[in-house]
Amino acid sequence: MAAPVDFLTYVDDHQDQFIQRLATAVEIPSVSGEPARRPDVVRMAKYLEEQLQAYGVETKQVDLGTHVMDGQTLPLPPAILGRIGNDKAKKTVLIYGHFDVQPAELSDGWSWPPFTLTRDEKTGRLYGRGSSDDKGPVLGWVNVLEAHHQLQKPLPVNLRFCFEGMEESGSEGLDDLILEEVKKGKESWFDGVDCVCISDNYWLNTRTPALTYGLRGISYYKVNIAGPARDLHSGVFGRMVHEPMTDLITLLSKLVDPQGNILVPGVDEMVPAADEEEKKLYTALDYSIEDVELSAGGKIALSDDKASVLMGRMRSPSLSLHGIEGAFYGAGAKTVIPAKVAGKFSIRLVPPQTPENVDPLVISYLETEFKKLGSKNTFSIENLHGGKPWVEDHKHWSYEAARRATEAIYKQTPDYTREGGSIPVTLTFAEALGVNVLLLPMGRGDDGAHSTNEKLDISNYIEGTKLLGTYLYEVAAGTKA
Ligand SMILES: C[C@H](N)C(=O)N[C@@H](Cc1c[nH]cn1)C(=O)O
Ligand SMILES: [Zn+2]
Ligand SMILES: [Zn+2]
Repeated sequence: MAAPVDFLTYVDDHQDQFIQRLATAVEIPSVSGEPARRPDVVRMAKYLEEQLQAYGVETKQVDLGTHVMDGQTLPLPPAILGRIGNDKAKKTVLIYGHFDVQPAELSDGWSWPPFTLTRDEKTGRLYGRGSSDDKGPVLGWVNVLEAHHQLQKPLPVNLRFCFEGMEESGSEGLDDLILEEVKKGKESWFDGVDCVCISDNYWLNTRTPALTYGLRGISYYKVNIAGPARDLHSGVFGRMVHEPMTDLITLLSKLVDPQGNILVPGVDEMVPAADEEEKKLYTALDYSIEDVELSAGGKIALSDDKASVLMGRMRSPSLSLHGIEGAFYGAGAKTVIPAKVAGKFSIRLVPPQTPENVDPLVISYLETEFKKLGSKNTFSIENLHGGKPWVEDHKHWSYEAARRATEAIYKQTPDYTREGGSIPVTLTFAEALGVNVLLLPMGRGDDGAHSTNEKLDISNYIEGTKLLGTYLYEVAAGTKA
């Protein structure tokens, strides 16, 4: 069933209002990873809840309790549940998204203030933190609701919503909410859900819409090394004491080599190699080494072979070093020996890897390597958060509906991709509800999620809103078989 023309026309006619909605959301710096920004995440939850209510959605804020971050006990931002429609003759689609964002500072190298949506008329792009990940897509659903509400049109399906404010920090508390909710049976806000749709990733390139049927999992670690009681003068103490930073850099250098091979014994080895048949899937995708270089902003691809680069992201684990807390990083040439440093790194996981089978390998390897240093500093390792990988059946009717919707809006057949990023709750939805989960991305491969100058093209926001709405009509038209 094609989406009605008046819905599509409404979206075209209300572009400016939709962009203003995104601008208001980007203004709220809802960074879940920074304790001082926690009230902004709560403010963003309220804004989103009011938007849903304005278009007839019944909502509920769920208190997720507290958690510890950087040694502080903090209240978790509430999750927002929503529901609209209860027609037994219609299918029920559960929409998930997140309203928190990654940190961003102008001094990181942004060309514009990250929490102001900046419209570039020449390129048709909207710059701002969260524009693509994930405020644009979440508000795309709100735009669909607004259009139906204003046109007094019934939605083609019943909708349920689950929006969270901790996705960028490990989705703390959400698994428990889902499992508790599912236990309520008929009383559950998820009762009767036929499929889940998530718009929280990106096309592979800048040209071809995608449907995504896999995500990598993640295990995030913090290695702490401490020694002296305070920062020391390197002229006074250099070569007299064990330096925490030297120990840490030595350990970090033993985790991954410059070609991306993971050096922790047993981790890469857990994943079976791709056979020739599987490699063909990657060769067939509309992607080139230039696409990687364009989205990375540098000619730095690990190989000239497209299939091997794509497999690196979609079906191999990767280990990335993220940062060092406590290290001197300012301007000038401070001659300090930092007293206490913490290295942060994460491993993206693919089946059959899970945090449970990978964490012990990482922890015991680093403990052994630290002992080999013969250092008198202290060593500890923490796991900050984890999530399992997920792979879905992409022949399901929900994927078929999304394919038809993509062909209707973009006049193109979508790429079928596995995403290198992680959305920890995806597998929980799949397992707890026992239904198919579809990832239906709105943004392009060069959006720069998590990076400086994150953007969403206006055309992706507007056509993406049409795509989300059209998908609901195609779900209504398809079979449940
Ligand atoms: C793919 C999704 N939009 C995303 O960016 N997920 C994050 C989740 C995460 C896990 N730890 C911190 N954030 C990601 O893949 O990094
Ligand atoms: Zn993200
Ligand atoms: Zn996201």
